[in-house]
Amino acid sequence: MHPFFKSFQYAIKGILHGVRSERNLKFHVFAAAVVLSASYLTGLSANEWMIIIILIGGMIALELVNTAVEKVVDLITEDFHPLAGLAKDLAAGAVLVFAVCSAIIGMIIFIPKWFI
Ligand SMILES: Nc1ncnc2c1ncn2[C@@H]1O[C@H](COP(=O)(O)OP(=O)(O)OP(=O)(O)O)[C@@H](O)[C@H]1O
Repeated sequence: MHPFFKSFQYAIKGILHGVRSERNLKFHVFAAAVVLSASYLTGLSANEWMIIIILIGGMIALELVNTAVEKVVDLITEDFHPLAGLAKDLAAGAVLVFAVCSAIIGMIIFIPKWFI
């Protein structure tokens, strides 16, 4: 198989493994389905759809990276180490920052359509 398609296959394997085994990723996929359904039912402009897709893709991609950081840290040490904890907390912090920004942007898009 061409190396490009092999890399693609590995990436799909990583995504499927993450979604099947990681609770947080399962939640993000569920949340994405809810947001996409709400977007469809509400009726969004092309620009709004693009923003929603960037936010959903970014959120899931960031959660995949967070999971990768957790796995690498666990591979390096299962003992308690302040740096191990810090690495996990920093990665989790990145997810939280993006999630809060996404929630605010979601409210900016949806609240005027639903309540105003
Ligand atoms: N080896 C370690 N040394 C020090 N602190 C750690 C270590 N492993 C985890 N921690 C701390 O415990 C927290 C939870 O880590 P853990 O690996 O259990 O993630 P988790 O709760 O399973 O996360 P998730 O719910 O995202 O899967 C980390 O954010 C970190 O603060």
